[in-house]
Amino acid sequence: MSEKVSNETSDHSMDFAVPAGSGALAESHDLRSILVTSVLNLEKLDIDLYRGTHHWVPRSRRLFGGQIIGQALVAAADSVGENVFAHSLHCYFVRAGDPKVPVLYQVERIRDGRSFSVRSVKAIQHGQPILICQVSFHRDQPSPLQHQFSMPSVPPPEDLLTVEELIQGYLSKPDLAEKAKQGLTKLLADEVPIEIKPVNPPDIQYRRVREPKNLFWVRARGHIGEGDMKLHRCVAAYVSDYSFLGTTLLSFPGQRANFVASLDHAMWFHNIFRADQWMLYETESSWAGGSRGLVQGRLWRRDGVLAASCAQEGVIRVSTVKTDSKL
Ligand SMILES: CC(C)(COP(=O)(O)OP(=O)(O)OC[C@H]1O[C@@H](n2cnc3c(N)ncnc32)[C@H](O)[C@@H]1OP(=O)(O)O)[C@@H](O)C(=O)NCCC(=O)NCCSC(=O)CC(=O)O
Repeated sequence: MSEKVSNETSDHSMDFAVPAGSGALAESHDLRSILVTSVLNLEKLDIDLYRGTHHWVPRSRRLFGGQIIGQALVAAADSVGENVFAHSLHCYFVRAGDPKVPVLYQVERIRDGRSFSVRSVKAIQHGQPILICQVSFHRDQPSPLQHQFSMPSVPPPEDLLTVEELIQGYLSKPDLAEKAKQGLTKLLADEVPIEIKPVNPPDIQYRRVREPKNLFWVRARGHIGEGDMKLHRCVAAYVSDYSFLGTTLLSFPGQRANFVASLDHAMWFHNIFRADQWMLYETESSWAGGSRGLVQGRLWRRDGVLAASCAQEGVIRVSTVKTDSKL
């Protein structure tokens, strides 16, 4: 998601992005996920040509990067066989997406090999590319050669509060500044189709310097089911861009991000998973400098299986904020 915030508090500056949706979305958990009924449900216009529309648009008024990647993956996946799954994708966001018009997705079939198939997808608005994305698909080939890191040990999602519950708690504090209250109220009204439970909720009042690492449970809002396991990768592509680049800012609580936008995004899918079930998203920023930041992420199934890995570089333009804190 991109943020261009001047006078209002950005979700990046809050140390965590907020998938609130206090209204209809929050109450519709047992309904089909809007991610599959709407966001990732592309209209097929012709062979290898699709049209996607928007659901939630960030306050930056640029299209959410995760939505564009998820839709591009849906378009690419439609051109390969049933038992062929995306194992990696590499994208560049080359222009801001315009929320006023739909996005066209043009798929180019680069190669179909015996084991691997490669597709190139161009997302187009106003006749120009906004995203270029390469996706590689692999036919399942079992192998005894296997290893993975271990999932970090964290409390289960049932023991943690949702972002909405955390915000309600912050809003009930009598000493909360009016500006912060307004910012949080706006965040609560957002209709992001993702649920999040932070493992270490930020202390929005004291804004302590933290390591640029984050852990949160995440899942699509609503039901997706096991009918189409490929769709879960598209949903994960959407989810993986949310609250990802913000990891870079955790070490700089005194900085207000004026302009944050992802430049690229890469994903590697390792194992089958359901994106409508809780997954642990472990994110860390290994480097920031020169108005850019680099983040890496791992999406874990709750049984400890590594589902996917991600990486992203983004542009981050900041101005220093004066705080009242003497800490
Ligand atoms: C990264 C780019 C802006 C680079 O393009 P250019 O090289 O032409 O741009 P540029 O360096 O001149 O910067 C132009 C934009 O930066 C703003 N800008 C320039 N200097 C600034 C400053 N000091 N402080 C704040 N903003 C500044 C301008 O207003 C303008 O915004 P403006 O362009 O608004 O007028 C572009 O390629 C692009 O927009 N790519 C798409 C990025 C994107 O939408 N990613 C997906 C969403 S992000 C996401 O989903 C993840 C997330 O946010 O976590």
